[in-house]
Amino acid sequence: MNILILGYGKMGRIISQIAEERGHKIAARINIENVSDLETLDTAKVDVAIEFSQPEAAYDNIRWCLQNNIPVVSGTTGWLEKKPEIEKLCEAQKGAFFYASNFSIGVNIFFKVNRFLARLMNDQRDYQVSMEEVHHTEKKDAPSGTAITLAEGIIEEMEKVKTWKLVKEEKVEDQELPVVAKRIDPAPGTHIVTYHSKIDDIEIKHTAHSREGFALGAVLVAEWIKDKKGVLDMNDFLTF
Ligand SMILES: NC(=O)C1=CN([C@@H]2O[C@H](COP(=O)(O)OP(=O)(O)OC[C@H]3O[C@@H](n4cnc5c(N)ncnc54)[C@H](OP(=O)(O)O)[C@@H]3O)[C@@H](O)[C@H]2O)C=CC1
Ligand SMILES: O=C(O)C1=N[C@H](C(=O)O)C[C@H](O)C1
Repeated sequence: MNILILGYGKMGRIISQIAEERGHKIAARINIENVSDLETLDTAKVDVAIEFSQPEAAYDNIRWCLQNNIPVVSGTTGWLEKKPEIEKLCEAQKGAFFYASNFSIGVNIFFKVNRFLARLMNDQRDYQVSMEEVHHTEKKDAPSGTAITLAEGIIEEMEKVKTWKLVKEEKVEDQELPVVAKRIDPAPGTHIVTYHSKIDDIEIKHTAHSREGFALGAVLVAEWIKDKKGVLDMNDFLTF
């Protein structure tokens, strides 16, 4: 496949490397300084784009792909208020758009464990739920997209939790799920969900040891999406 890399930073570099190891060609590697290269790119020769840029750039990058009939896989976080617009455009263009806040298989298993635990805890009124995420200091958004997905899972499963809130310390109103975001190098991504009571704590934790799992997941999805249409996510890709 010919893969267009939109955002050639920490993730873009590992994605390119893994894609080439798997026999793919990189059509172009686009960063802020060479974004004008897109104007002369032969879009007919691009099979799929993988977009890991930054919150302010994701919407325009994805829109450009859809307008040029290129299936696009995006993992950029911190721009999701505009996602409904992209979904509309994808349907109108009869294109393909895949989004995941986290492409690692381990985190997607963790998402399911998180929902299961939240369902069990729904009747346990003595426990307070809270979350902590830890990432490297270059991360631009907080809380992480993964933390937001985890929080949304908890909110859907627990009647008493109505919303999440980014906080410095884990003390908020009863109906709010407090999320603490720590920035410590070189953490690639750690997420901890805790249920605390006077008697005990229950904790689930996912720790990424590197960015490899995120990058490999994105390349596997790009291989899978090539001939697909519509708005897709990890629930379409994973069969567990
Ligand atoms: N879903 C997932 O599984 C994962 C998601 N992420 C997310 O992916 C995103 C990228 O992460 P990461 O690689 O660590 O970040 P980096 O900052 O290392 O890389 C982002 C790159 O995007 C480039 N960029 C900026 N503007 C544009 C533009 N208009 N078009 C194309 N590229 C542009 C930046 O260029 P320059 O430096 O010149 O500004 C930079 O090289 C983040 O939102 C992060 O949260 C990260 C890991 C996993
Ligand atoms: O910026 C990162 O590094 C990461 N971002 C994603 C997120 O915001 O959830 C995924 C992963 O945690 C790494």
